[in-house]
Amino acid sequence: MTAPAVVLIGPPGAGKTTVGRLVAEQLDVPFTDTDELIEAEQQTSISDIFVEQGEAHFRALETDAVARAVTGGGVVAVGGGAPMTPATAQLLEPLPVAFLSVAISDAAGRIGFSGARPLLAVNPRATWTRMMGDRRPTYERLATWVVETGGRTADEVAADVVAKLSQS
Ligand SMILES: Nc1ncnc2c1ncn2[C@@H]1O[C@H](COP(=O)(O)OP(=O)(O)O)[C@@H](O)[C@H]1O
Ligand SMILES: O=C(O)C1=C[C@@H](OP(=O)(O)O)[C@@H](O)[C@H](O)C1
Ligand SMILES: [Mg+2]
Repeated sequence: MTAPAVVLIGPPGAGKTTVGRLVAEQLDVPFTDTDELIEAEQQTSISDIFVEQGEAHFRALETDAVARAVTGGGVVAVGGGAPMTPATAQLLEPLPVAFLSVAISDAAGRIGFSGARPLLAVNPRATWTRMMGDRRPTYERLATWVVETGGRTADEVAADVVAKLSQS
C-alpha cells in the first residue's frame, strides 16, 4: 500500500474532481475519482445507482471504492457525501486530506444543480445548504488543510493544494 499524495473532500461543486485531476497532472501521479471508479465498475451512472439500488447501496460501493483508491499513491477525489459514512471517514482519518471549501453562490454557479447529482434533484439550494451544515464539522475534522475555492479558478486552487503539499 502506498499512501495517497492527497485526498480531496468537500461538498458538491467544490471542484474535487476537476482540481484533483489538475493536482495529479502537476505531481505526475495517478488520479482516481471514486465516483468515476464506481461508474466504470458498475457500468452505470451514479444517478441510476441511487434510483435503482438506493443510497445505502451506493455508500457501500463508495466505501469499498475509497478503500481501494487510497492504496494507489496518487491523488484521490471522493464524492461529497463519502466522509459522512463512518467506515469511509475512518479510512480518511490518517491520510493527508484537503477540504475544498465553497459557498453556495459559487457552487450553484458551477454545477447548476443538474440531474447528475441525485441528492440535489429536489430543492437544490436548500438541500445543499442543509447538507453543508450537517457535513461541515466532519469535513473540518478530517481536513489537514482547508482550501478556499471561492473566486479562484480551478488552476489556482490546484496550485494552492500543490503548494500546501510541498510545505508539509
Ligand atoms: N475553482 C473553480 N472555479 C470555477 N469553476 C470550477 C472550479 N472548480 C471546478 N469548477 C467547475 O465546477 C463544476 C463542478 O466541478 P467538480 O470538479 O465536478 O466538483 P465536485 O467534484 O467537487 O462536485 C465543473 O464544471 C468544473 O469545471
Ligand atoms: O454529496 C453527495 O452525497 C454526493 C456527491 C456526488 O459527488 P460530488 O461531490 O463530486 O458531486 C456523488 O458522490 C453523489 O451524487 C453523492
Ligand atoms: Mg466530483
